[in-house]
Amino acid sequence: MNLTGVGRRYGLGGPWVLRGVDLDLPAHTLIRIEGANGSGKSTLLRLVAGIDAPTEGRITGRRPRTAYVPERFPAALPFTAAGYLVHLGRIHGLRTAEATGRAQAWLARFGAADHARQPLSELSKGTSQKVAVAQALLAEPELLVLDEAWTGLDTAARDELDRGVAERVTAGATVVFVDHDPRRLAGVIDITHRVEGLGLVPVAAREAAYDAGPRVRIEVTGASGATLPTGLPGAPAQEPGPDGTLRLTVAAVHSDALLRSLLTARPPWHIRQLSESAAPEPTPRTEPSRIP
Ligand SMILES: Nc1ncnc2c1ncn2[C@@H]1O[C@H](COP(=O)(O)OP(=O)(O)OP(=O)(O)O)[C@@H](O)[C@H]1O
Repeated sequence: MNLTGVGRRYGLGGPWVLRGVDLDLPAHTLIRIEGANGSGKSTLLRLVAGIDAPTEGRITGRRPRTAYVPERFPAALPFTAAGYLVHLGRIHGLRTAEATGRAQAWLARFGAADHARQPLSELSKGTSQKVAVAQALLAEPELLVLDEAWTGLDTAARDELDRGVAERVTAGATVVFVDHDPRRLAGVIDITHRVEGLGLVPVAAREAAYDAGPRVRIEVTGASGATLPTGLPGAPAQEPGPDGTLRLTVAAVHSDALLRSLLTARPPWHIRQLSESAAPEPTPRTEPSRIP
């Protein structure tokens, strides 16, 4: 799906919020949208999610199966947490049993299993937000749009959402997100755009890669002659490790999925050592002055 020359204004003759926006949404891609307060980020996400239509311009191509987490979750709906998730799952085309299983699994992943039977209107802000992100992930969408979805989540749930996003991208989805934390998913973002003026400008890869997030180092050995499976989560960097091991380095959000892939490979790989490694050094933005 592509946005071409898209513009949006609210009301007849209201000021333009966005104009001339071109945006590609390739599969397998994590896209960050940044910009100043009130610059039009949420407006853009609503257009991408199909919640809102452009005033001018075109959105072309097949609309992928889309899930959206709005900036504010409508908590006044007459459902329990699990009931809402199952309902949404069914809207996304899941059978009831499948939707129920996924609802339980996602509530558990976000540490909210105990709230499954509670009415949405009685949930705390943080738990409502867990339900809001669970409804989007449970659908396994091809396009996932997250507007400040981490806000209000506790640290463990924020990390879980990072992993959920990484899993979606590995599975081939496009994820577009806005978050006030500049370090959010740093190191795994493929493309960053900034809303500036009325348009969208690409942020240089060098700048976007700055401060790439934490990494995990995994030293593995395989059966003799075994080669690593292809398409491993997070496309880990490979180098020889100590004692005949192979050292894989991957962004921390991909480490659980990578471990799962290694342990379930046929034949399985053995994990010899697991350690956190510091984020890569930021790329210097200016050349160091030469010593005469
Ligand atoms: N439904 C609406 N009706 C009228 N004006 C709107 C509406 N939604 C947004 N706007 C206006 O559009 C502009 C961009 O708002 P938007 O929420 O898209 O920006 P944002 O970058 O997401 O802001 P923030 O960082 O504060 O969340 C603002 O001037 C806002 O007042």
